[in-house]
Amino acid sequence: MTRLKRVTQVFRTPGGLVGGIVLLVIAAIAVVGPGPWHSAATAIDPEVARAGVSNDHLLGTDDLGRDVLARILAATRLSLLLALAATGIGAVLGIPFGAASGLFAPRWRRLAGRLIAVMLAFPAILTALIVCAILGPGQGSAVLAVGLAVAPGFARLSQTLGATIAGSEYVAAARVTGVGGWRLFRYYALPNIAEPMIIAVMMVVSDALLATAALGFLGLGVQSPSFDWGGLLGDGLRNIYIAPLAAIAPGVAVVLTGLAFNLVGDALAGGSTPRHRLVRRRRHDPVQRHEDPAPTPTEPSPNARGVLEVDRLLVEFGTADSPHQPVRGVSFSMGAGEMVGIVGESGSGKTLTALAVAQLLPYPGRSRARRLALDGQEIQTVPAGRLRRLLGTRLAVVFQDPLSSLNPALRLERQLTEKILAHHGMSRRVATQLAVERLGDVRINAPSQRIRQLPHQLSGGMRQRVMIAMGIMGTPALLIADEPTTALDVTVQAQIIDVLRELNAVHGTAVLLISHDLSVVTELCDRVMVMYAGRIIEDMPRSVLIAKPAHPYTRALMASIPSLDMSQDRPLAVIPGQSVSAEQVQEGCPFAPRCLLVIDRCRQQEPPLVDHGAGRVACWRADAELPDESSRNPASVQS
Ligand SMILES: Nc1ncnc2c1ncn2[C@@H]1O[C@H](COP(=O)(O)OP(=O)(O)OP(=O)(O)O)[C@@H](O)[C@H]1O
Repeated sequence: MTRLKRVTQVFRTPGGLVGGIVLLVIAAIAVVGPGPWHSAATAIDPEVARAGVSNDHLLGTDDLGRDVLARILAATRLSLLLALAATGIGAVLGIPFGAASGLFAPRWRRLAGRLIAVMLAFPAILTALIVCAILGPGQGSAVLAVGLAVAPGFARLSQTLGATIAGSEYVAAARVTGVGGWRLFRYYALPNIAEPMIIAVMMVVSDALLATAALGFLGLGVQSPSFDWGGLLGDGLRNIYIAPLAAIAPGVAVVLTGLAFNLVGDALAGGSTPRHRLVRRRRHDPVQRHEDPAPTPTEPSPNARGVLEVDRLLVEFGTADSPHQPVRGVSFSMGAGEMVGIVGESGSGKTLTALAVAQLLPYPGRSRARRLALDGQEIQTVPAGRLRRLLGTRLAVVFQDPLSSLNPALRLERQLTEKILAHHGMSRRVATQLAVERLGDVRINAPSQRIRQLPHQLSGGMRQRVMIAMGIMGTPALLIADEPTTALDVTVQAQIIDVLRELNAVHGTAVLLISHDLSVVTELCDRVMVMYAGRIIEDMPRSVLIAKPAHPYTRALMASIPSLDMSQDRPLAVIPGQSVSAEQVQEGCPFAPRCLLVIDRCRQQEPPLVDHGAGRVACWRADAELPDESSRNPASVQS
């Protein structure tokens, strides 16, 4: 999509549209210039001084009888030019300094950071006033003063962005290949900060407009006979009780223009977020529309229409030329109130599958699927507003690290009630009551006292339960819990499992539990899906999986679970070989190099996920007998 098309897309938001129209009108007036209004704006006529609204003077006249509307229109060009020039000076001084300092050696970077911080500590208007006082009144000094005042803001933003880029893997790779200095700045830093900077410029123009108008108002900016909106405001204020419009109208012009810049900047910022990019990509990328995302067309589509339907989900990183697909055509569905587990080794794609469902993939990750439906509604095509509401009310996600998922600065009450206040229109009192009830549901003692605490005042297990309580504040049809017990000790793990079980029984919420711990998953879930190298390789009811796992990988996983009745002399089983990530998948079954049942076909052809007994399995040798020793313990070969 071209940049122009992306900009027009942004103006499809209501705020962007209103701001865009206002800006276009103001820009047109500025382009026309003071010409058409010049005589009415400057002609002195004491006979009509301070006249009210009339057909001849729509906004009345000032104390010399000059038409107020004509003066405002005539001042548009100069007011805008002053603001744009000041922003330009700020950007030219601040952006290169900040961006370059992000790439400096650490010592110089720290020094530059301190310098920027000191400059930022000074209020911008104070800086502008001091510079103006030193240089003397006049529009040139006003522009320079405001430019210097806004420069540190630009520097700080570009420094932060530059530092992020400096820490990126691609800059490290460029440095390794000998790229440095100016080329690093020109080709690696600047292009990557351009977009957020354009948005920042839009926002700063609005501040600069206000600041130059303020200097004009104080008599430090544009000097007579020229005039800008700030000057008009100052003149009008002298007679505000006799001719109020002469003061109000230029003020409205400043506020309206500033607001329009902000609205457009805001719409641009919204349009540049990864979420927008994903939606745009999905709807407009012709390759994606026609391409079959599934690497294995024979995979059965999930047919049960339920809480969640995922059909041939694919998650992709990297560029279009060299994509990397950590999730490769995952299909499953979940019925209402069902408890399903996803297990697999680290890097098998469990978390990315969940994040794609929740539309939370980190940028630049993108997903596509034949169908991705929550509560029967296709997530990929539902308009953004409805999608937010759908995900906000029907889906809850609990992550592994609750401390980083909870806002450290907000009390639990605020965090628990936020979602419900936004989506359910409940009063704060009722929402707080519900929050206390939910904290009780997840077995937090003294919930009405706890609700007034901050996250750091709770233990790890409590924080995890608070996250679950937060998830069930609405009426979620599905709760995704990604490794919710991993960082917790065994007792607290058991409590969390109990809470999830109770939540399912009492509220009927379906639970998708992600874990690398097969024992946790088989304890809680009705059905278990095993992932390997970005695909589901086995999907079975729990009882079948425990009694007779079909895939050799699942069999090895089951054998590696320690149990109380196993001999203490016997070493714990391990699965031979190294886990394979989706990037490393070549021809054939990704598990083939580690499989005890491997045959030639496994090395040549990746098996599709097909119906198998009570579930589905992706294996050419499902249920085949394992060799002697390993049939008792398939993972013992390497133990
Ligand atoms: N932000 C990212 N950018 C690029 N690739 C990524 C990113 N996040 C994940 N991946 C790739 O996707 C693979 C699967 O990641 P995912 O987080 O889904 O694994 P997982 O099965 O949940 O493992 P774990 O249990 O360790 O969290 C990773 O091995 C990595 O190669």
